[in-house]
Amino acid sequence: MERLPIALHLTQDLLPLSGSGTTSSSSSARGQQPSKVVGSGAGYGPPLPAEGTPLMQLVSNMLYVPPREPTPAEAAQGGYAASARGGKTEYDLVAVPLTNGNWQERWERMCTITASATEADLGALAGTVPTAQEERQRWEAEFWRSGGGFLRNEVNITRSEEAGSLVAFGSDWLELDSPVEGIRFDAELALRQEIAYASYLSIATIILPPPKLENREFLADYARAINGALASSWHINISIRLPVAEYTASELAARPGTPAFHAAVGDADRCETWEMWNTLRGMCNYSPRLSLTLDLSNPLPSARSLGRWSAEPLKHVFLPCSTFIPNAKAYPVLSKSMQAFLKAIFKFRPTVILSGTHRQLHSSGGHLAYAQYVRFLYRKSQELVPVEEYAQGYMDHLQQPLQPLMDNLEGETYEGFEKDPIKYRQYEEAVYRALLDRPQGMVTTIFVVGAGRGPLVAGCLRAAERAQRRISLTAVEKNPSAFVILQERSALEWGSQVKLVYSDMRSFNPREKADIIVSELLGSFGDNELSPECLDGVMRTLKPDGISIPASYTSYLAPISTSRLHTEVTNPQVASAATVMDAKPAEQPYVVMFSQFHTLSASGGRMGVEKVQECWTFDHPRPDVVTDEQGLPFTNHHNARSAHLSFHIPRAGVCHGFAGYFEAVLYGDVMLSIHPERAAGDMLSWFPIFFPLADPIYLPASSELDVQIWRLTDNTKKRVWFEWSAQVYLAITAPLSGPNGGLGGLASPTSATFSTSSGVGGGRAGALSPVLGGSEAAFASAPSPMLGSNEGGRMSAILEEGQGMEQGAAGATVNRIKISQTRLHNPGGKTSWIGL
Ligand SMILES: C[S@@+](CC[C@H](N)C(=O)[O-])C[C@H]1O[C@@H](n2cnc3c(N)ncnc32)[C@H](O)[C@@H]1O
Repeated sequence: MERLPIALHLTQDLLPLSGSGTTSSSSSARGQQPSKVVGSGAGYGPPLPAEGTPLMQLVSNMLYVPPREPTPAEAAQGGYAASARGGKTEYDLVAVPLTNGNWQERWERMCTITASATEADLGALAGTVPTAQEERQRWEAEFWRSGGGFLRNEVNITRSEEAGSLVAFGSDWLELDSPVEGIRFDAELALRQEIAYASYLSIATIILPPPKLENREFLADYARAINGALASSWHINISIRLPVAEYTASELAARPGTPAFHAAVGDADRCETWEMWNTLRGMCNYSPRLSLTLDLSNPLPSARSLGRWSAEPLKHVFLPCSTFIPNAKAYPVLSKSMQAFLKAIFKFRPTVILSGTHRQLHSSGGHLAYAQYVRFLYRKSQELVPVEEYAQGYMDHLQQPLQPLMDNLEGETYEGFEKDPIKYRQYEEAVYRALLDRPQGMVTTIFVVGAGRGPLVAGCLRAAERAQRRISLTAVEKNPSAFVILQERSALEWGSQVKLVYSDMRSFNPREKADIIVSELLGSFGDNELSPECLDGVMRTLKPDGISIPASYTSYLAPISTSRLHTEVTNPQVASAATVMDAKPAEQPYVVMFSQFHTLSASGGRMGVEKVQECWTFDHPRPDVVTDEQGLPFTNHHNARSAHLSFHIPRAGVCHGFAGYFEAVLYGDVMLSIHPERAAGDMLSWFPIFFPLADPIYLPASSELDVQIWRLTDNTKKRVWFEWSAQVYLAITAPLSGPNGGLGGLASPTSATFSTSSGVGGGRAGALSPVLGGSEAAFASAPSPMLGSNEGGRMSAILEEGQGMEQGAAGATVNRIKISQTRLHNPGGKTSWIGL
């Protein structure tokens, strides 16, 4: 089990003053004496005190316990107790502010006066003569803006030797979203200075304060500054410290429009903090170097609302000791909901930053009790079921789907399949039940097609034994290497019980036809490894009343949020200042064990739809296929499919793509399933499939997401591929008759285009065209990136004619307003296809 990183937060009052303890300090903080310097002969860099700088000593004291002399009792036992040997404490890192009050004081002196002059102020200033002090301040500020840096006593860290075990907090007073333009620009300069200094010190991550709710109109300014800061360094990671708690009603009231949105769509789980984060990371183009520090200072919101954070790039958790409650013995523990939340996010191994441990808020356990308790929770969260253990190394790892028809699989891949505890048991059960349904005394001919290294062959032999039926068994395989293993098993285990045929099943020509054809050619989406095409080619070898195991398989889809995988498929990875690696293509499906993701759909909604929806089914055998004289299909058009799905989206989120699953009926009620709501959970052979969206799409609360997916085929190129697209709608229920003739006051019920001129997040009802009234106006107040934003210039929304317009229950009409759509992904199989 990997150790969970825990950092100890040290506030300014616990830190030595910077520069104290080095050679030139005449008097240093807390009365430390100037230190002895290791200078001569130790290189030409700045001299380092023999015992390290005061900050190094402090950090070392926090992270390591020095060895001590054994007590007489320990010595008598003839050795050191473990505790006497020293070693690591509960902490792995120390989190400190990068700058101190001296810098804040100087910046405020320079900038809050000189930067705050608005045009009106300037008018008022026009006639006044600045004092000498004001002149000095302006000059000082301008000098700083021209490229000035920190003074030595303004920073807490001065040497890269100190930075190794540190997480740095950027200045928490920087207002990148200040309503005052000059302050915003000067705060951005200060941020760049902090980033440059942290980069110079080789600090890996800097944690920055969040945007403010009351300054939400300037969120875009904040986001632009962060994007610029990311671009200014090629390696530093920026983490935004966001409160996970939701805002109170009075805090929300500071933002016009939000309560109306609540009323209109009943989004009780709306999360303003997440909305801000979503705008920010979108404007930073999903930079892989931008992450989240979740601040758990306040009470947690509902579990449903918290779910959305599990799809985000969570790097740190800020956990103050005030969040802990005392248990019966006065030891610090966490509430049940906090425990559940932490256990859920521990799988991402965030660094937990504990703050205030020295404040003695709890009377038992001492200052280490908090870290010990967090470690205890982490250990409990790591008790994994076998499938989780198996999947550990694959979490959120995008893999190309296998192409067992076009490529020959490797031994390791077969070994992976063969570890599955469920699949072979289910196949054996299906064959067993099918044999029981055969008349006793008759020999049943079974072909195992695509036999691999033979596990299904062995399963058929066991099933026949159990069912007390005689079988004639043939194994067909086209992979020459796997065929060697089949020969070996035949020689060592099966003898004459099994006939081996080295052939593509589509050209296999047995003398006798089969009663049962057994195959496992299934992909994560069911048909995506071309099971339908392969089985089409071998069904001519099945007797007219013969059966196929599997009998059918069905594909399923659900919209998901997964910023981590989106980042991976859209952002080139920067390996160094000079090396940029390509991003993975966004328009192809991947096989992936999802970890940091969130399913956006829910069952219910206006149409009572499913959370995970069915796309299509393939049945075998299929008597209606037109075949040539060899019994092979003329074309592959009967294997083309399309699905039009409509999902209910209860809470706002961003869709990054679709998770695909399958279910197969092997025989009767013997099934295989990776459907997230129905799977047994311990099948290892298939991870879900991911159909990414090249551009994420925002889904407001109570919206409807229509998804189209096609399985297409082209006879000349001998390929199969998938294409996919989606549209987002708001469904509005309007009374049939109203003050403006119904439909919420729309002049014409057929179509409406409305535009907005409000700023990002402005979201004010009044900013929309006056043709809207009633409930449409309520939507106009929705603070969504699509509504109430000028991010994309003019935003238009089309009220659909006819389609989607329905009679609601109480004589109301339901209209659907389309608010966005994706492009068509992978048209013509241009990025990805499967070879026949
Ligand atoms: C997913 S593996 C399953 C292997 C084995 N039956 C198992 O369950 O472990 C599919 C196997 O089918 C074989 N295969 C795929 N297409 C085939 C074809 N057209 N003819 C013969 N074998 C095929 C592959 O080489 C591979 O060994």
